[in-house]
Amino acid sequence: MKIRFSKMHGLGNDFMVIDACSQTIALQPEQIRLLAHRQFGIGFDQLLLVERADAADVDFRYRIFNADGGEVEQCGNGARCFVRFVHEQGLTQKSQIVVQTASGIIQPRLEQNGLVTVNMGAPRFAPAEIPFVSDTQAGQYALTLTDATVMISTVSMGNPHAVQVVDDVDTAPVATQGPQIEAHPRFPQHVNAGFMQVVQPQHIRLRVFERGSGETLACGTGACAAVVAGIQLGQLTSPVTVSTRGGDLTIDWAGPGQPVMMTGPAVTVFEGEFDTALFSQTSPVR
Ligand SMILES: N[C@@H](CCC[C@H](N)C(=O)O)C(=O)O
Repeated sequence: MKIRFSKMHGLGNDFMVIDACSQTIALQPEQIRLLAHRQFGIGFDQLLLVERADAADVDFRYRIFNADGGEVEQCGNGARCFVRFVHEQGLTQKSQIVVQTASGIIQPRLEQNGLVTVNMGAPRFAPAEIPFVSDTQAGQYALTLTDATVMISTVSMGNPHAVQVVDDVDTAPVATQGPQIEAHPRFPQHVNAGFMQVVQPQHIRLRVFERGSGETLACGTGACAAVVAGIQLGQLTSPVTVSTRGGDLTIDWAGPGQPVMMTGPAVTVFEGEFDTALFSQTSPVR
């Protein structure tokens, strides 16, 4: 059976996007890992499935799978690609859509200038909502790693984030600390590990070691979480330009209880199809 897909990216955080409204598809984690593989498959950071919603006031359901095959709650760069995809595939004419994710409703809007703005919902901080093991709620927590203790802010943007402030993202220990933070026992569902350099109150540089995908060129929810953490620490003022290795995002947040607004690009690279016969071949991908 042939499955049609689009290959897309938001600031280099790349996606395989599948219309599951008109195609029947059920992928196992090992099949997603094969498709995500950059040599044996198509290659992507996340797989996005576009499904019809059950509720009348919701346009679509949005499912997100990391490259390791695990399903997750939220993806900011993917949300921007989502709205462009449903337009390009003729699935809707609406410029603003209401989308159900595993962690609630988000509302992406295609702007006249081609950028996409997404209402990502309000951030949450209670340890149980991250989830993060702590008896008390605080602005920052000391997290013990094998060779260092780092100060992190924890933020849920629907998915979990641990953000630390660093002097210079270029020399930050993303490759060594990222995997340790991601799988730290105090994060029972693992976490996305952000490394934020404050350039000015309205400009940060950011790298994120993503849960289930490794370091990506950009992370939309990571950018939201970093700006929220920086504002809570009194180091940032909204709106904030977030410079990632893949380009810039604008993040706007008016404070606790308010939604985070994210604006940035979404790009289609190519459309293609793969044959599910690929899955019957013996694969070296684990
Ligand atoms: N790249 C995404 C986040 C994707 C999910 C994340 N890796 C997780 O496991 O929560 C973004 O742009 O937000």
